[in-house]
Amino acid sequence: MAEASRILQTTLIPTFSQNPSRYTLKAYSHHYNPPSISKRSSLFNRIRCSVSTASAGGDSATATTVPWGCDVESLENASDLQDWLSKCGLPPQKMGIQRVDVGERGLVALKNIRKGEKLLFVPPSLFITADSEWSCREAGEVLKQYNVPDWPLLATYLISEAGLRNSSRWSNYISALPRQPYSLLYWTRAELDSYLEASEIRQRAIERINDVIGTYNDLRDRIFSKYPDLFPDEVFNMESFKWSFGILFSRLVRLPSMDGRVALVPWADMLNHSCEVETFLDYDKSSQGVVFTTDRAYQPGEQVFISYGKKSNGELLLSYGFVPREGTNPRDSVELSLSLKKSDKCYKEKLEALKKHGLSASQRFPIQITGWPVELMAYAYLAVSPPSMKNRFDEMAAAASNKTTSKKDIVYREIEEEALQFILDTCETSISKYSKFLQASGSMDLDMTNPKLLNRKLFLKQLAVDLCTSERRILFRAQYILRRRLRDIRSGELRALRLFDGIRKLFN
Ligand SMILES: C[S@@+](CC[C@H](N)C(=O)[O-])C[C@H]1O[C@@H](n2cnc3c(N)ncnc32)[C@H](O)[C@@H]1O
Repeated sequence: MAEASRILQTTLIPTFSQNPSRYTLKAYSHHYNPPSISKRSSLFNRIRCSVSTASAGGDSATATTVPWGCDVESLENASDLQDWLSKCGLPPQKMGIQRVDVGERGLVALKNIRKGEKLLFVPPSLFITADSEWSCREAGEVLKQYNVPDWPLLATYLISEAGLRNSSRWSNYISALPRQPYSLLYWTRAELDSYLEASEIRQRAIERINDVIGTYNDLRDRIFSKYPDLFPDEVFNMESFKWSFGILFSRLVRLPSMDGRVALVPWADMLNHSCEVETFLDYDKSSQGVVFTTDRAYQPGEQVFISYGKKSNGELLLSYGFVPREGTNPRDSVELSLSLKKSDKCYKEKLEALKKHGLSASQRFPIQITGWPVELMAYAYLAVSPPSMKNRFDEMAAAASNKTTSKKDIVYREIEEEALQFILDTCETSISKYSKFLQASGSMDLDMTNPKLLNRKLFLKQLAVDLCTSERRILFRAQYILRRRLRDIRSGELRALRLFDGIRKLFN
């Protein structure tokens, strides 16, 4: 299982938790007020709902979906879920599952809810964790023998229980899960390439899809193939793993008060995300259940939200399959990829220094509307520094890494202008890619004749347009700041030059 554990511990990121950026932000503005949340257009919602009935897996309209779960907008199984949860110890709730404008199904206040109130109280007997009992006990024992890490273990557990249908104790929960979770895992390579070409999220999605495929292949080769009776191919296949990882990415909760344990928490996972809300799910030791504390009051009929963490629009699209409306996410960021120039005389030495600090010749940095990380500037210094600064390469590479504790806010006045120009050039190249996509998007896929496929394409394209618009907006802001800084440096230099010239003339 070495391969699966390496893959899954390094790449698959847990969801729902507060996830503060590991980068040190260099802020450049304090005047960003996100507008309030507003409803998506009804057309978009209609398209979105019908997408779950269309195909998703392959490039054609014939890809299969798993034979369990329900349509994402369906309330068909919601009341069975509620009844079953009550019987299993969920206390009476002030919220009920309903159709909603944001997120299709969600939890809606049935009574007045005060600000600062604790809600939910889902007991641990209703969590699915890596320690949950398997209905097929032998299958669970085999996975434990192989020390399968939490994520692939939970993914396999979910499939094992889903495959048992009504014989599983989780059948009511699984029947209410979406048959096709919204996630970039369900985008084909062609869709990622055409709609997300400008965004670095495309690469993140490809890496994630490859991780899931690699993990499934690894489990199949090492374990499933040796126990075909316990893990039949009809149930444990690529399609079911894509589904279970899609469910984990969009519903798994990290519980800080349980030492960061990850769990699927039925009922709590019916809550949708709002960028305006600060509150998140956690285990409450005093009431011994998963709760959240409201940070605002709700009236009957209002949808109740939590925060899935401080995530960018791209990260929300990657794991949850939605993009908040432009300008509503104060945590939004865009990744800018900086690269060493192959023609650099010191390419080898610079790469060595980067590798020493866990970085590579091409590195992605998050830029926010409020600033960029100091690590990005350090990387830019390294990229533009001349051979005469060889003895500083290590210091620059260390400062460019978010894994080291070395001094970050380094300044090399002699190459500051070049470094800023380098970032500006990269930023402008990126902006032009976004603009190209946004301009072309209007006329894309107009020749599509299959209505199901057309619906799907329209839906994905709209998500991509929303993402690209929000990412380009951040880049425009960075471009403005960079141009202004460069202008200041250049006019300062000009002034110093004139002064120097004047003094020289005086002496002459
Ligand atoms: C934890 S589940 C929440 C319950 C989900 N709505 C359901 O019906 O099963 C997360 C999923 O809800 C949807 N969702 C959550 N917050 C959303 C939002 N602000 N806008 C659009 N969809 C959202 C996305 O499809 C996401 O993958």
